[in-house]
Amino acid sequence: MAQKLAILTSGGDAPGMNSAIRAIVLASLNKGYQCIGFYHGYNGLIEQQFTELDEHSVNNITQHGGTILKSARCPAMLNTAGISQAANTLRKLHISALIVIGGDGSFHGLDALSEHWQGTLIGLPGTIDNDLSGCDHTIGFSTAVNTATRAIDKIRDTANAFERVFITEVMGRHSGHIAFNTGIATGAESILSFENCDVNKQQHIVTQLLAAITEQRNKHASFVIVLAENLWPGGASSLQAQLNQHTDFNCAVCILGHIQRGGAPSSEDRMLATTLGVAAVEYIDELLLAASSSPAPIMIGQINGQLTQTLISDVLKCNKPVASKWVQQYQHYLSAKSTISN
Ligand SMILES: Nc1ncnc2c1ncn2[C@@H]1O[C@H](COP(=O)(O)OP(=O)(O)OP(=O)(O)O)[C@@H](O)[C@H]1O
Ligand SMILES: O=P(O)(O)OC[C@H]1O[C@](O)(CO)[C@@H](O)[C@@H]1O
Repeated sequence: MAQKLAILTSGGDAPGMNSAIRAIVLASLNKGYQCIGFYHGYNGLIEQQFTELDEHSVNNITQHGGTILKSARCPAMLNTAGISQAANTLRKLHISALIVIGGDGSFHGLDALSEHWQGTLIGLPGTIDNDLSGCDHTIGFSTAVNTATRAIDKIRDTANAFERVFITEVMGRHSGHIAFNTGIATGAESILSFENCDVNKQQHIVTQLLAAITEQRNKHASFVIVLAENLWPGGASSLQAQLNQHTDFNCAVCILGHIQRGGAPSSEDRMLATTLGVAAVEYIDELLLAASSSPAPIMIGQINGQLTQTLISDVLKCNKPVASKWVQQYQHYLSAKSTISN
């Protein structure tokens, strides 16, 4: 009987997840394995919602955002009963290996599962936030940055036409990878993110922003602020109110939100996801051929173009900071003058 591999996509969906699914399925079938996909993240594992995946299932999916397996948050995985039910499904279906594509929360799920199930567990980094150590980029990050960059470029046209101030809020949960990459790529006058902003000094930051904005307006220029979500107390509208309170300029807010998670994946995301998907199957194949017992769960990633294997427990020990070179370059050379120090 053919060995069975299983896949699920968990947490926020990320463009490129479909490319990973396609690569895993094609590589598995090529190696003579059967491939099963669980729906709705860990929910499908707990509730036994799955489908067999073959060549036809993964035809024409690599160019689409979202995930054909659907994704979801699954609170049931946060307690032992849920985890043990998930493990029971894997045993009942005689699965040899499970590949989970998701972010750090999903990897916590893998870690928890490893205490209840002896099979092979692999994580592929899939989140727009890029907040996982052990890899340069997560699947979905490149597309999200491209989407936010294009959106802010458009906002800039209107901002220029009206010599107006815009606060553009980008996603990233609690990390500033999207904020710094889009802020620098769009030439934003100000980037407000976790890495360069102490919101306990709100008033100070507002004062600096007002000075920088006034300078730009005297030059009849626009002013774009890229704000990381979850940073400013009260959010973008609160910052807007604080800025509008002191001046006559009409500061606008644009929350980019979930458009950053959707759309056709960039070629970078498709290539990364495909590379990691194939590598996951090759890793499983080696283990099964050697008939060795399953090691602790690992994440397969890519650093400087080289494949990496990192214990999930190590991935979870530290978040990946935004490269200090970006934070420094922005602070010293790229920001509007009066927002340089905080
Ligand atoms: N501590 C944990 N133990 C077991 N399972 C967990 C744990 N934390 C999260 N999970 C599982 O992983 C799922 C996804 O986690 P989360 O919502 O944090 O998204 P994520 O994987 O970090 O992705 P993204 O970064 O895109 O939001 C949760 O809904 C839950 O099922
Ligand atoms: O779609 P939801 O569940 O509101 O989650 C939003 C969060 O998910 C992400 O899009 C991916 O982790 C974050 O950037 C954001 O904070």
